[in-house]
Amino acid sequence: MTTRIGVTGATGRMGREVIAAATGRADCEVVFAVNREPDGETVAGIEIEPAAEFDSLLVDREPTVVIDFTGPESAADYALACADAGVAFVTGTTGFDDDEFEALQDASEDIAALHAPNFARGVQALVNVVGEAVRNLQGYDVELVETHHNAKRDAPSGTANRLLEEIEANGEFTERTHGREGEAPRESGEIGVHALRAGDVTGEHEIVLAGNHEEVRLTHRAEDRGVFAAGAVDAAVWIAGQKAGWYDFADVISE
Ligand SMILES: NC(=O)C1=CN([C@@H]2O[C@H](COP(=O)(O)OP(=O)(O)OC[C@H]3O[C@@H](n4cnc5c(N)ncnc54)[C@H](OP(=O)(O)O)[C@@H]3O)[C@@H](O)[C@H]2O)C=CC1
Ligand SMILES: O=C(O)C1=N[C@H](C(=O)O)C[C@H](O)C1
Repeated sequence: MTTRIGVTGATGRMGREVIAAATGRADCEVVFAVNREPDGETVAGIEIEPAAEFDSLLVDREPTVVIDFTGPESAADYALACADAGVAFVTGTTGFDDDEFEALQDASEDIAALHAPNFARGVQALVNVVGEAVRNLQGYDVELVETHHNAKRDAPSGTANRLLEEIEANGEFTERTHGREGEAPRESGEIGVHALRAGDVTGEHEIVLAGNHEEVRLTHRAEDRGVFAAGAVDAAVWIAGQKAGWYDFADVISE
């Protein structure tokens, strides 16, 4: 069966990759792609249409699912519009505040909705192993360093926040220390969090666990945005068969 896909943020870094990934698959069709101010551009042969027409495109083109990589406010709005239209929603957008994230989750009462801060399979593996590493190395100092291109808006990255949740769930930590300067020595129980923004780095996450005259480093490095787009399209194909509810990328990979 063909999964009919609508794409938001179509001319963004990720939107372009998603269109390329979806048009390259025999089991997918991109039925519309929108951005805020289209200027007649096409991406992988798909005409970019105005985001102002999103609601009517949901009705006229009958997508099975919308894939969104935009910004937190627009992602929440797009999710609620999809909920009204009964269209499944997959988003990789990061940087949500509590209200925006709640709106996203509200949409999942009516439709299948999936959020993943990182659609690389290697990151999902990293999420799975980091908790075990922390459990095995209780009392070790933990620091997380993430590096991204200089146009990234949110810090720490969505992936870093997900990894931090996993670290905190598996050890005894008192606080996150964002960056470090001055005279104050490191307190035990801190998790150091460092966000680097430089050049065109696609995305790197490293967790350092140090103590007992040894250190362990767990690193994921995305070399190409295509890896995120491929995961998002896999998620879109998977979610087409799911009932209303809240899903994440682990659900896709586990099948
Ligand atoms: N989960 C994952 O695997 C990954 C997640 N991301 C996340 O995806 C998001 C987008 O990243 P990226 O593609 O690099 O960003 P870009 O800035 O390159 O693209 C964002 C796109 O979204 C559109 N957009 C932004 N704000 C709005 C709005 N309010 N309403 C409608 N459209 C909007 C932009 O349109 P316009 O051109 O009109 O401004 C643009 O087309 C970020 O949150 C990023 O962290 C990124 C990579 C992987
Ligand atoms: O903005 C990006 O580029 C990325 N954002 C995601 C995040 O915030 O974790 C995923 C990836 O690292 C690239």
